[in-house]
Amino acid sequence: MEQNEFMEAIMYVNGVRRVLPDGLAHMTLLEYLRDLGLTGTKLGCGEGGCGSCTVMVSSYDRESKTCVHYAVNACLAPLYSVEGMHVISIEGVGHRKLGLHPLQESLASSHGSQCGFCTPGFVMSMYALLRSSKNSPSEEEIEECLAGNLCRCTGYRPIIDAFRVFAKSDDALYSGLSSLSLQDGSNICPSTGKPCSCGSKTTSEAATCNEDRFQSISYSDIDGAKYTDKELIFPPELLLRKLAPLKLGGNEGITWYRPVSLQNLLELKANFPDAKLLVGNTEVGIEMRLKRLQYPVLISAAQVPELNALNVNDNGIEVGSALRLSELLRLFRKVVKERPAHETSACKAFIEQLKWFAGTQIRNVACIGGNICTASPISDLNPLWMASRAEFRIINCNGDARSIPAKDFFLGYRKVDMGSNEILLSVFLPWTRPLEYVKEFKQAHRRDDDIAIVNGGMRVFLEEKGQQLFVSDASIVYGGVAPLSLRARNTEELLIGKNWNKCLLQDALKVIQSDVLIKEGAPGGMVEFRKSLTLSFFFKFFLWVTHHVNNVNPTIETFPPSHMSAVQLVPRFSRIGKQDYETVKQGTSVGLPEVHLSARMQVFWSICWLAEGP
Ligand SMILES: NC(=O)C1=CN([C@@H]2O[C@H](COP(=O)(O)OP(=O)(O)OC[C@H]3O[C@@H](n4cnc5c(N)ncnc54)[C@H](O)[C@@H]3O)[C@@H](O)[C@H]2O)C=CC1
Ligand SMILES: O=c1[nH]c(=O)c2nc[nH]c2[nH]1
Repeated sequence: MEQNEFMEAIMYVNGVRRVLPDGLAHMTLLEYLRDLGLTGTKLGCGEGGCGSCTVMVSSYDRESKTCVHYAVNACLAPLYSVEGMHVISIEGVGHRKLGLHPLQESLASSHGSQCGFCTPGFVMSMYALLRSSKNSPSEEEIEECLAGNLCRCTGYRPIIDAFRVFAKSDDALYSGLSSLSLQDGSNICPSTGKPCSCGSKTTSEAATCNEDRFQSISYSDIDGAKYTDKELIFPPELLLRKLAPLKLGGNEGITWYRPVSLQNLLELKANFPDAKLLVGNTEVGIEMRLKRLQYPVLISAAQVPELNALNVNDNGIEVGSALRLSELLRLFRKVVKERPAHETSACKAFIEQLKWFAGTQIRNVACIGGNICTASPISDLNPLWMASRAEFRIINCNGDARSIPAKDFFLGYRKVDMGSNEILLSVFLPWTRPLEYVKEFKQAHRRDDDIAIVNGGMRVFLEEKGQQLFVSDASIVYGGVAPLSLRARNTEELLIGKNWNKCLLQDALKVIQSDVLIKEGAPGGMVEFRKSLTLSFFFKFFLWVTHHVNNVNPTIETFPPSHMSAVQLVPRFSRIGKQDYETVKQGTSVGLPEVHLSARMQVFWSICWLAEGP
């Protein structure tokens, strides 16, 4: 790249054009905003886990020719990663003098803030959801968009109540029945966990088998249905601007490169073999800031079109390695609707796993390749890539490409089969075949935004011989049990060629115990618990497959209905709560649910905590 190809770096912050000077490659977006005096965006955990630094980024998607809006964690976003984009922080959403945004008004009047530290982050996550939704979001989408925001004093109930007024009213979430419906027509009651015959499809019908559900209440007078956005527009200059490569410096000799084609990227990689490639920076950012690792040359591959390519064909899906996890989720949801059901068993497993992967802000920036190449032993996705026969396509600096099965890619603790002159180009996921089933597993301390204690991906391909089903191929992979995502090879071997029946289940459970060894004192602790999870995951898998094949082959031996709660998906239950109390007016506001005086400031104002610094 010639020096004169580099152009002036700019961004917009709350509608104001800002030139990004050279020399800030070490800086995060959060630091930059706070230096501008926009201190409503908070530094909480600094590792993308709490959401108090949430801002909305708007960028122009040249492929679809649309503006896209999404929430990000400013604490991990390198400043230069938002070059050419519009960043809206809490100060750009509403204003005390000009008026609060309906979201802010609703949050304040619903008692949705107490100390106010996390409040701007909650508003921004919800704001990004509203701006990116064509219609009113569902209640499930609201819950999902807030999964990456932690509140430690107010409590989630009033926050959700405040935002629920913006949801469309008949949300399938509360019944969750699309996912809870078993294929034989019976249902697992979302309340009791036992089979029931209510067959309800809507929220109100679900309430008939779940007496404990309450009508949602909100203290605010906001009618979210009337919300129409009259917000800061996407700056026209950014629509017209050409995407160009960047080279910018920073403290301690850091250089930031932004190539905009695969060829640029491979040239840079050839010139700087030790350069650190990054996309979402959700791993590299933590390494540099919290672990103090130094990477003098950073190459941001986020905007390389070849690494963002999508190709859906008759064999499967090929996705570029820089594709964001939220995009991957959208793609899987789309193909599940469009393709024959038997082809998308793996896609459905990924959808379920991604639903519980980190928070929305992380999924909006973290990419497929970042998760694969980090090769974390608790990666939620790598066991699934391995189990579902995915292939990784690697390319070297000369442009020579090779493919490797995902199951052979991981070599050890954060070690993969890729040289320093290579990068991950794309991932190919084949469609599943009739009688081929893939399932995901994850157990964590909390469901939302948490790393797994143990996770897994399992696949079985069955073959009908007369009345019986035999295992033609199988993959059993666990995460969180070894320094790398681990194939239970002996269990796989045991399964292949065998008749799929309850004896096989018992035999496999025995082999897993010697196949997956977690020694006393192994990192992560909880050895007995983790061992039992490996068995219970397989047990669930066996039940789940049996339940599915029973629809195809009713002669197959089944399990009693009491076991069937183990095969249902875990829906995202809403935080519905109700508080009953008698208000006794005592001549003053004592006893009345008054909105506290700081509330309207906390929802927009750049309050600065003494402990925060500037
Ligand atoms: N901070 C958090 O709360 C969470 C972080 N994560 C992490 O986020 C990561 C997801 O991706 P990003 O943020 O985009 O990662 P990143 O930009 O931080 O890069 C992570 C690693 O992947 C490598 N890499 C990325 N793309 C590559 C490619 N195409 N070829 C070769 N190497 C490549 C990078 O060099 C780096 O070593 C996962 O690794 C996961 O561990 C996941 C969930 C939560
Ligand atoms: O695959 C992953 N899933 C997670 O939830 C996570 N958190 C940190 N790193 C992670 N990797």
